[in-house]
Amino acid sequence: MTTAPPTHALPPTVLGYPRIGPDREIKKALEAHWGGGDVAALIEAISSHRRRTLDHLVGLGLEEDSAVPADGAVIDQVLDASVLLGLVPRRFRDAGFAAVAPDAPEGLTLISALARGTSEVEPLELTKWFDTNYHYYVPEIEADVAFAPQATALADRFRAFRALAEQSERTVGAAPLPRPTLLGPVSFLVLAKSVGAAAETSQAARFDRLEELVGAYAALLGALHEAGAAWIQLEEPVLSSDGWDIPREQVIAGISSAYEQLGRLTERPALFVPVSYGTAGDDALAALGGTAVEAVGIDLERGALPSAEALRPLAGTTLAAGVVGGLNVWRTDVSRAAALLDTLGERHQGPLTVSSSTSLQHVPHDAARETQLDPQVAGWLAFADQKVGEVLALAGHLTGGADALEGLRADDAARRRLREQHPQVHVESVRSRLTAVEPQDRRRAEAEHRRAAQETGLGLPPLPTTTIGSFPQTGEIRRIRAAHRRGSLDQQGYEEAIREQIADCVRRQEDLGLDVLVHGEAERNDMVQYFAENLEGFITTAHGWVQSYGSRCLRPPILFGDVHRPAPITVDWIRYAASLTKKPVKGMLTGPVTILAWSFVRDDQPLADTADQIALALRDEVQDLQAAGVKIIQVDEPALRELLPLQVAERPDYLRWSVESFRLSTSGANAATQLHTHLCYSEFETVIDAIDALDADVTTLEASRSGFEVVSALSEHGFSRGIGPGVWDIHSPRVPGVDELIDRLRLAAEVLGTQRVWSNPDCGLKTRGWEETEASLRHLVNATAVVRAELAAKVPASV
Ligand SMILES: Nc1nc2c(c(=O)[nH]1)N[C@@H](CNc1ccc(C(=O)N[C@@H](CCC(=O)N[C@@H](CCC(=O)N[C@@H](CCC(=O)O)C(=O)O)C(=O)O)C(=O)O)cc1)CN2
Ligand code: MET
Ligand SMILES: [Zn+2]
Repeated sequence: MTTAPPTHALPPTVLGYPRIGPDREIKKALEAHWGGGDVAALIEAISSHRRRTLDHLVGLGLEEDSAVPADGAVIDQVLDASVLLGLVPRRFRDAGFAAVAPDAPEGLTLISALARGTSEVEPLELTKWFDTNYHYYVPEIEADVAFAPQATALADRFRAFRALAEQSERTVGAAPLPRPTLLGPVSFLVLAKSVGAAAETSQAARFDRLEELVGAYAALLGALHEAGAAWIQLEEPVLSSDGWDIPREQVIAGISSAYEQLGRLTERPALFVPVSYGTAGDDALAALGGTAVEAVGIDLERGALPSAEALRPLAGTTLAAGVVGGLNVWRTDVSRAAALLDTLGERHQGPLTVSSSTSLQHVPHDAARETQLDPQVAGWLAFADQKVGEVLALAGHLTGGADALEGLRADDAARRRLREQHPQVHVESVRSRLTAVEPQDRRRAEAEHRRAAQETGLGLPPLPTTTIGSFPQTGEIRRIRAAHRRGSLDQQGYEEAIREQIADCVRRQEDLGLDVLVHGEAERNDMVQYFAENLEGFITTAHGWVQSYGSRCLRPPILFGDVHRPAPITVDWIRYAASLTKKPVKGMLTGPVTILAWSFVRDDQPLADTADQIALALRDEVQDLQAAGVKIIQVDEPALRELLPLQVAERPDYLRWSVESFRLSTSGANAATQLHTHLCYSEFETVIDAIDALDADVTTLEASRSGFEVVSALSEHGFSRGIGPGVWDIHSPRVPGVDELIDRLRLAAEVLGTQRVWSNPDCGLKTRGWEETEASLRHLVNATAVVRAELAAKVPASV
């Protein structure tokens, strides 16, 4: 086997760094550009963000050549790979777009169009990235669209990074070489989808394009070599899971052939292939070991430690041990990590280095900025910057022998003891309440009995119209919240201002003629952060922004202790909304699984127990709402599908505890209280049994983006509960026509039964403006009236 020998070893490193900027500079620059600002300002922001990142990471100690990852993606690493590979879908080509350099002005125009669509062209689909709250843009593989690798552009990008590194104040003498990062060819294809005629024959046929794609990667590697890159990181995260539509054996064979081909190139950088988001699998290690790949990375946060036998094929290859977790915000247990490194040192016959388990894009920048936190809890945290320090400290353990970590170990152990003893980490009343939970606490009355009780109590028309909860989060609402946060609006002034917003929202819904109203969620910055702020056991951050998709960011709460509810949270707002109308107003809560999924969660007890603690807090809220006279309560679980384990074998256990936890939160409701749930962002087909097992009276789901397929899937399943398949996609500003809504409602009523179907959009309206919201809802109400009249004409009135 001919190998291009690496010019130097792979130093300790992190796989990636947050790309949105410590003060969301890139988010703001993107939104300014999308709002009509000059592209030059965006290019300047990107460049200064890159300079700052290089400088900062070198300053944190990543001083060696190839230690700093150079992630060139402005919005998303998958979209970046698409553009570098010149993969521009047919519909964009027809609209005048062509393959261009991603970092040039035309490249940023192309990236924006692919991510956001244009007036003529629909954007790329957004999908969840593994089991995180990050979303990537799905590449589209079409039979008649070839790859057009932007090799010069990638080389230019590398040179630009290098030049920025050389300008750094931190570097004395030669600046360290950055290490370009790119999604690998096998993962690129697995995460992509076929569209057009090819998709109708077989989705899996896209994998036939691997050899051609590897040719495109070869061109990129050649150009990087010429530009002087010593290493390239080619990520293959799909190797950690088996739930893909491409069979595992085929994926593994693809790895062998792709990296054999790339390894054979003589003019190339050394290849570093990390496998994140779980165990790489012995088959994957063997396949990579059979090629000339110079370094392989394994995830020891989520993944298991490989055996000596599994490591044998990697003899001579550098192993990057991902002992510093990229998916959590806790300080690394250095004793445990050092022990893992020791074991690997015994088992692996080759160089060993240290890395993060994943890119650090999923955690905030810097825990030191959180100065408002309980100092003890703050001392348990490690965000991206702290994790870089941990990687370097653990690398010191490899080179410096047994005492290198001594001081750190003692400090770490002391913090861990304090954590175990912290009064909010173990709250006896929460624990004993959970121990006392009986199976019947997770059961409601028979569904048929409930249906009858609710019919009498609510008296709703067929195809009741409703919305999913949130209404437009206007600039005014955000200003009210910001003023309250800053203290320039006192509590009373704040409550009055939010009440006005609620009153306005209720009035508009009455004018539209909707049947079941909501309060509009004006008091919520986010459906998870809001509850975290009102429950014990969580902290929330001031600067802990993490990218969710595109320019959109979130500040995930940190669940560190036993969860309980010090006081009712939503009851006063809902009671106020209900006082303004004779129509029923839905209570609106976020479910336990979603609060868990969209927070950083403690790692010292099973997730199922943490979920149940949240469920008990929500159970109290459900019962308080009910006592306040609220007859319909919605408990959202949009993330139920997201936490579904990537390994098929682990799914049944997850589905059992997640469903049970939801039921613990809802089963305090009486038969006459109608319980709704809402799910979105999902392929539901794999979890229909679980949705049924939630035992909600009514389920609203996202259906319009998947072409309403879920409606037939539900019907085949024999789903017999209330169901609101969302009839329009709220993720786009487009106002749906009355006719298309009529078609969808007719179809739903026909396939699922008139008695069961609800009429609603497919998610909350918080990202929309009022104008399009009112126009769309007016169409919904009109379309519903038409279909109701048709149904009434068909069915003779019963006597
Ligand atoms: N937790 C969660 N996960 C989820 C979703 C979700 O809704 N919640 N939906 C999916 C993802 N979709 C998303 C949809 C929208 C946004 C979004 O709009 N995010 C906002 C921020 C939301 C927020 O927390 N807003 C706060 C803070 C706003 C802010 O930026 N404040 C300024 C200061 C403003 C001032 O003082 O004037 C600041 O902090 O710098 C508020 O409104 O109160 C954004 O990026 O712009 C994010 C994800 C899946 N995962
Ligand atoms: C991401 S699901 C959103 C549900 C929430 N009730 C809303 O309407 O915004
Ligand atoms: Zn939703």
